Amino acid sequence: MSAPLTFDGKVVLVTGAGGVNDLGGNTKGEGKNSAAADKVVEEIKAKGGKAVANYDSVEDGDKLIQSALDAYGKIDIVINNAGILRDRTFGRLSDLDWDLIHRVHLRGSFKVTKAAWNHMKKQKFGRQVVCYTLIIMTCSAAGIYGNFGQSNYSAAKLGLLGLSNTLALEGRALNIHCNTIAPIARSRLTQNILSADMLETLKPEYVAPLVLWLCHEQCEENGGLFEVGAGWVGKLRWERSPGHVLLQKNQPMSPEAVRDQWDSICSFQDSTHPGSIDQSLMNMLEMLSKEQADEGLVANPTSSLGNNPAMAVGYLYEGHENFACLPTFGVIISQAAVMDSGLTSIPGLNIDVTQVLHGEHYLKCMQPLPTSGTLVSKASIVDLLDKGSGAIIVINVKTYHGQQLVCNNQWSVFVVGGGGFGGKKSSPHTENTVLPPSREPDAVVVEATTKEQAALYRLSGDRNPLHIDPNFSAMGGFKEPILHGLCSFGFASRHILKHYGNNDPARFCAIKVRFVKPVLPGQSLRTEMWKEGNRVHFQCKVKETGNLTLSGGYVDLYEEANPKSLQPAADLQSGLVFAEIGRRIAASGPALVEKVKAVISWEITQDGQTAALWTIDLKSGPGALIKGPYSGKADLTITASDADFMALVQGKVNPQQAFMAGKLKLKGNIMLGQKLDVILKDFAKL
Ligand SMILES: CCCCCCC[C@@H](O)CC(=O)SCCNC(=O)CCNC(=O)[C@H](O)C(C)(C)COP(=O)(O)OP(=O)(O)OC[C@H]1O[C@@H](n2cnc3c(N)ncnc32)[C@H](O)[C@@H]1OP(=O)(O)O
Repeated sequence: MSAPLTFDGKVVLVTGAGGVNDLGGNTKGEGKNSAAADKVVEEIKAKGGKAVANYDSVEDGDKLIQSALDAYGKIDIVINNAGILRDRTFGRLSDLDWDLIHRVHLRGSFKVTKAAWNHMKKQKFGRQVVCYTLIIMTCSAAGIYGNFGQSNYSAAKLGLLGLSNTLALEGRALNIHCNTIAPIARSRLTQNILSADMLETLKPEYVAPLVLWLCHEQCEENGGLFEVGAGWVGKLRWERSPGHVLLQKNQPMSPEAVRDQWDSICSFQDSTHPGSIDQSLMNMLEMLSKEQADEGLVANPTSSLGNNPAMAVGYLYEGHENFACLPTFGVIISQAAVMDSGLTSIPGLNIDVTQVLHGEHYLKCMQPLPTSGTLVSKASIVDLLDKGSGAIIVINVKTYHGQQLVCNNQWSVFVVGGGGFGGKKSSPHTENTVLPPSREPDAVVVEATTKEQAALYRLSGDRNPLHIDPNFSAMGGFKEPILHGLCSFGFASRHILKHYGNNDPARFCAIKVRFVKPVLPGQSLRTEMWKEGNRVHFQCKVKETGNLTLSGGYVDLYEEANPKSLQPAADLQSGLVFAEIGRRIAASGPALVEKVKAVISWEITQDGQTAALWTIDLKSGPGALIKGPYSGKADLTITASDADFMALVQGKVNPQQAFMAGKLKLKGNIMLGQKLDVILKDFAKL
């Protein structure tokens, strides 16, 4: 049998239920009697434990906690259990019935927990010994499912679950866990309600073991909800149907649409179990983006790269013909996968997210990052290193655009204080930093960051609170929020690309860097560069302090622009081809123009595969806005205003000039293939 769980030295406050804190009133909260609490204290002492009774109301939470502090100097565990009943059907429920229940259950738990919270926080900061501090909320099946005659009680109990869920999130980084149980147990509350037979099986002794486990320092559970009683324990979670996207293009959402899709909305086939607001939102966005992709709009809000001004190389305007992504944005694309990789649940490694820093990064781009589209990233944890002062988790992420591998990332996540577990110090799987040549740098660029820089990078998708929230960064030991690693790293790459790569993202092959010291918003970065063949070694210093902030860095450049890159010539060519289609349609006379008021598909092939599949939607009238691309395999965009498109179709505008003037935009990887002719012939037959 495994070792018994012990709670040596732990100070626990149990409210209510004839526990160590109990007013001793009746089930309606009337009267006051010290006997209930005293009896439990005697029982504990008789078994060799230590306990003191407290008779204050839970609404005086600070007094309760103070008595624990006076007696034992600390508080480790709070079990919010106090409760009363004032059952009435809703029509007969008085304000007093409502208020009393809420005051004892919800406000009481709030007051007690609030009084304990800062002590628990301090304990975490004050000691290096990991001391689990836990709060247990006692909810009720009535709160979860509702119960006849208990509207006041159900509302308060479910309120406790909401309180507990949020405390679980806020407490996670502080090592404060918060779980909720919905027990069915024999107690002073239930003895008048349940039959004698039922009561026989519902002993508090069958609930307490779950509470003990949830309170134990080995238990990692946080934010859980459990039903327990009669020797049975089960966990509850939310289940959500995939739902139905009702909003259709150009149509208002209507109640009739809700009625018509009711079965689909309520069907739990392929349901999900969102465990957090983020997951809930992600599932919903996934549904929406699937729907949009079906409609021909390629978008995925999580990896939509459209308007990220901070990422543009030299051009901040997404309408510019050379608008492109800074290659280092590839880091952000992979970040969500890193968060999902399970790194916070590596067995034996207790990760405090306030102590997580970007240690090193390697990024290789196989092709320039698309400026819009849906990208899929897959992460795997490849190694765990013990660096003494910290642990390093090495995570590889591959990012795909359709079938094509767009970039590889290797994250070295440095967990401050996570080392010393006797692990290995280095890994054969990591890309290593390289020291620069020992001569003076060949080139130096200095550029100031702004005070708002972190907010700007946050808008670019890196949403770590460490960079924006003073409370969070204080927990990490920083006087103020520090800049994203992506920021210093992004500045340096921009300097290198500008100086040695003609500002062309297609020249960017790979980058490796170590983050050695944080940078603060407003500080200036000095990038020192050494060119050796196609490799540019670099390091970065903070100008104001002279501190090295990025070390051992290098950027590898492609000799020529990456052959798979976007070529302005190809864009132009595709513009001409596109206009040619329009010209031929127009030349064929009004009958054809009329007929193609449906949807025209235009496919471009490359290496025998579909490189692009455009949809020109003329359904809503001549010259309707063209949407594109519609293909999982290529990222191509065509846009033109109604007027510009019609002008092109009618041959009134020189397509080359329209293209150069930005009135017609096409981007993509184009090689003209057989398919084009075939489709044009098909048109001719119409
Ligand atoms: C869950 C979420 C996942 C998401 C992750 C990231 C999300 C991002 O938003 C986070 C960020 O952007 S954070 C901002 C950028 N990063 C930084 O500012 C970190 C700066 N670096 C430091 O402070 C220290 O190097 C520090 C503190 C990292 C190390 O300093 P020390 O503890 O003093 O270490 P030191 O004594 O110098 O060396 C000990 C061993 O560790 C190796 N090492 C040091 N710095 C390293 C680093 N940055 N990366 C990798 N290894 C590093 C040393 O080489 C030494 O190992 P060895 O003995 O084997 O040589």
